[in-house]
Amino acid sequence: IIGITVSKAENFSQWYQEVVLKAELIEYYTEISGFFVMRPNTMYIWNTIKKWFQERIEAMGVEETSFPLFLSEKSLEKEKSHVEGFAPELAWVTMAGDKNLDTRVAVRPTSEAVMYPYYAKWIRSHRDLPFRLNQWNSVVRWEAKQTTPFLRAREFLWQEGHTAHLTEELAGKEVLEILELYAGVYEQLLAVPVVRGRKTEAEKFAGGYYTTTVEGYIPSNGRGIQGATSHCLGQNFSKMFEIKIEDPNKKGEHLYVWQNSWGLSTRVIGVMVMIHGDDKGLVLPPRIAKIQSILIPVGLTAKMTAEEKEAHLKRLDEILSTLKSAGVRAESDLRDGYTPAWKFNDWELKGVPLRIEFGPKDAAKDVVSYARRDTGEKGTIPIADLTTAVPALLETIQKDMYDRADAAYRAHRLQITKWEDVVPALDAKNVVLIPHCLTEPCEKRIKELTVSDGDQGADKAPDGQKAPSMGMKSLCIPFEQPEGLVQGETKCLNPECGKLAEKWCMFGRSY
Ligand SMILES: O=C1CCCN[C@@H]1CCCn1cnc2cc(F)c(Cl)cc2c1=O
Ligand SMILES: [Mg+2]
Repeated sequence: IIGITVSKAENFSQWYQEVVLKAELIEYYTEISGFFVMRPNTMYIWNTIKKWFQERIEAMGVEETSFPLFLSEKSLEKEKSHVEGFAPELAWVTMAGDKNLDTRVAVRPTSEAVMYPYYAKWIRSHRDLPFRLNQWNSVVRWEAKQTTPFLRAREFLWQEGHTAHLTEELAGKEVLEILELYAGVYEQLLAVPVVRGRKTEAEKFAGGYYTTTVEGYIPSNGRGIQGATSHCLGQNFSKMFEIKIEDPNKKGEHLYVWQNSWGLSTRVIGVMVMIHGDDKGLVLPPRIAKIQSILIPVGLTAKMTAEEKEAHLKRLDEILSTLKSAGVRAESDLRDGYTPAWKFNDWELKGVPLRIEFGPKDAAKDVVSYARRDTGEKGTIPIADLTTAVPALLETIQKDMYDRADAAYRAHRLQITKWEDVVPALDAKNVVLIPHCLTEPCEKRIKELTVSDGDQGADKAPDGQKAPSMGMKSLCIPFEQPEGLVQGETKCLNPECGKLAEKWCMFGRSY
């Protein structure tokens, strides 16, 4: 096994490709570009996220469903208004065997058009509300841009929730409940901090009413990244698909239902890799690590007799059982023919949060030696304390990983009140908070005004795009608004705009 051959700071995109490959998360599907194989190490993380999220939406009353993979041109017609922008991404099936289909069918890129004709059929009375279904599946979007594992693929796993409510308020309440669960996936499982906010009109889902989002930050290139979205669709789709009920308060009148849709995908794994990984490879937050602690025998030299070696390995096995019975996902690496050093590198590459070494010297003192993957810190733990000390140490690692990422995000989220400070801030790998008018034309202009030849060196982002000399986009209007913006007085920061600022808006170069 050779480790990572480039440094994260020098060549972020190649570093990322090597990590996802050599940590055995991904395999490139070389038959067709833009597709990737997700291996057991990935599926463990995804299934941990799925269990966590599924348990919580079930508690909210969301039920599971599974709709067909294909959608018809006819049902797509119904949402034509916003679909045209997406049309180039649609994958079509036109033949079965050597026969043409009468009408071509599209592989779902998302399932509104598949599901909502049946919502219209099933939802007739206010007693049917709230109506809440979620499906775990994969969708296909034939991306034109350069693809990259987890972050931009032509097929990805996600969940898509689709709900219907009696009022805007009830829909709005759920939008935020789900957004908070998305933040929980990031902050509690992946140790990744996110900013919660609303998308601007320019960046929201065009078919919806408003979009709320959790926005991540990638220190290596200073770019923002959309982590997951929870949309209120308003009555836009219920009017397109005739999803209506008898108005409980006005006899004979009809009421279009208020809908939400919300999605989180395997992109979350790519965000975790980019934020926590280092030059030795993957660094896994313990809560989502398939192996939380790897036990490696050391010091088994030829000097030891066979009996001594056997007795030593027996003790090691007892330590393993002790850890497992304490709920730690522990394994031992007893592979012959590999040195301890080789094994250390291998498990560091795979991101195992805690290494435990056990040699004759440790045995003599009834301790084990440990090494943390995130900080490299080493120490010893009395064998008698393992059942409390190791779980506690894993929780400390989880918290420290989050705190370090949170400090980095806070330090690079700059509040800016002078326009000339914006581009230098972006070139110094920051995202910015600026007073903004929230209008679309202004945003478009800001993107043009903030293109720079930023001296980011030759670095390329993981999606292989040019070094971040792109202009900045709005990332979200943070729910948490800083002080200092006086309604009716503070101006939009874009010098060419002249309008009044409505809110502090977070902008940045982004994925
Ligand atoms: O983001 C979510 C959460 C989960 C359910 N869906 C919404 C909106 C999805 C937007 N979107 C995103 N991508 C799309 C690509 C397409 F080819 C077509 Cl035809 C439509 C869309 C499209 O509507
Ligand atoms: Mg897209």
